[in-house]
Parts: sequence; C-alpha cells; structure tokens
Amino acid sequence: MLAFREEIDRLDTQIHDLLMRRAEVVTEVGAWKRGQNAIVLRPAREAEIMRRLAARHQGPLAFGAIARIWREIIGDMTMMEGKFTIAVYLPEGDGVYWDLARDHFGVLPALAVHLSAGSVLRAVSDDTSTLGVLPWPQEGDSDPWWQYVQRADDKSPRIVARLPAYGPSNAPSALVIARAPMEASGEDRSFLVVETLKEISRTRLLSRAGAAGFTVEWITDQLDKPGLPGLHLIEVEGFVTEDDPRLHALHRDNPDEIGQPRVIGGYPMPLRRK
Ligand SMILES: O=C(O)C(=O)C[C@]1(C(=O)O)C=C[C@@H](O)C=C1
Repeated sequence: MLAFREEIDRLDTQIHDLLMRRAEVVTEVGAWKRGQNAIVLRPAREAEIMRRLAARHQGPLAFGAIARIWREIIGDMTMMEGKFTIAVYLPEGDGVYWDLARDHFGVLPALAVHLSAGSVLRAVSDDTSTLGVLPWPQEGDSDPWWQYVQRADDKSPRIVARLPAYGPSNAPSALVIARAPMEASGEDRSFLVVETLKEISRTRLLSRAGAAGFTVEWITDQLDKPGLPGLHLIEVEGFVTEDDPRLHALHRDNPDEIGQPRVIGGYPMPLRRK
C-alpha cells in the first residue's frame, strides 16, 4: 500500500511539474500572439489537441475524464494569454449554458450573466465581452439570435465553437460567438444564412443546396412557418469561407428563389462519446 502511495506521489509531482511547464510555454505563446496582434482563442487547434488525445487514449480511465481535465487546462491557459470575459445566456431557472461555459472555459474566466440572447450578441459586438455563449438554435423561435450575426469576418462576432467539446450527441448544445479568425480543424461544420425570395419548401431549398454542392446537416427557419420567404439557417458539412464558389452557385442557379447566402461561422466537430 505504501509503495502505491509513493508511486502516486511521484506521478502527481510529475503531472504538476508538466502543467507548470505547459503554463510557461503557453505564456510564451501569449507573448508571441500579442506581438503579432493575433487573436488568442483558437478553437480549431483546441479540437485538434482533443482529437489527438482521444486517438491515443487507452487504459481504465474513461476518456470523458481526460476530456474534462484537458478542457480545464486549455480553458484556464487560454485565459492566461489575455483577459477574457464570457457573456453567457442565462434564462431564468436554467443554468445549462452556464455549466457548459464553466466546463469548457475552466474556473479562471469571469462569466457575465445575460438574460437574453440579444444582450449576449451586443456584449460581444461592442467588446464588453470577448466571447458569448448562446443556445443551439431552437425550432420555432420567432426571433432567433442567428439572424443578427452579420457575416464571418474578424470584426463582427461569428460562430466559432460548439459546446460541449465531448459528450453524447443528444446532450444540450451551446454555440460560442467571438471575433476570432476562421480556421479549419480538418473536421468542421459551417453555418449559412440563406434568404429565400419567394415561397419555397424546405425540401426544395435543401435540394437546391445539395445541387450547389453542399452536404446539409440541419436547417431551421426564422419564421414559424417554413416555406414562406425569409431567412434560413443551414448547417453544412465542412469548412466554408465567404469566397466558396458553392455560395455563389446557390444564388446564381436560383436567382428568383434564393439570395446570396452568407457564412456566419462554424465549429470544429466536437468529440462524441461512443
Ligand atoms: O496553440 C495556441 O495557439 C495556444 O494559445 C495554446 C492553447 C493551449 O492551451 O493548448 C491555448 C489557447 C488556444 O485556444 C489554443 C491552444
């Protein structure tokens, strides 16, 4: 028994030393980024780190535990690189987005409570908060927040990540908005906002998107009544940038039905518990 505990003490010392060393390296990364005026948060890199660890993981400890520890490490170390505040949507009586934010970004960042999604968007737009945590878009929401996300550039907030980074696929999801650069992680999804100019069924819109070359994962509408002219949020496979020829094709091939779509961000695919 004593021998086991001595071994555990030695391992703890090594883990602690390595974490302190990792924090020093991340501090250097932070200094380098400040010199370059580069944005601190890199969701694509974070996803790659998690995927690499998941692929090599073995032994009796469930990967969910490793994922949680690494989210704490990465979240807290991101905060060391620059001052972060996170605006979190916290509807009365529902702390799910708060928990998702804390689990993802660690104990260090300050979380600010916002009672509406619009208020989260404003906080990130006017730089009161670095990041915003918003609910996954709900069907039937008459005033969905995504319609106010302008486009995927570095100046206005866009969707950059999905929470949780690891978990069952039916877990409640949140989306993170920030003014961060677009970066592909190798396994990504993107969000397009598409304006329909006349009455068109969802099936027709989806087949148009397919014909333009997109693989559609999910769609929701700004209106309670899908089919009427209006805005549609379409989640597609892969990393899509503003200059993607498929965006142009969707409008060009259906000029009376579909306006020029815009990209409002996307996210690296989270790891899924098998
Ligand atoms: O690789 C970087 O750019 C880092 O800043 C390091 C690090 C990390 O802790 O591994 C921290 C924040 C970024 O979002 C991604 C990764």
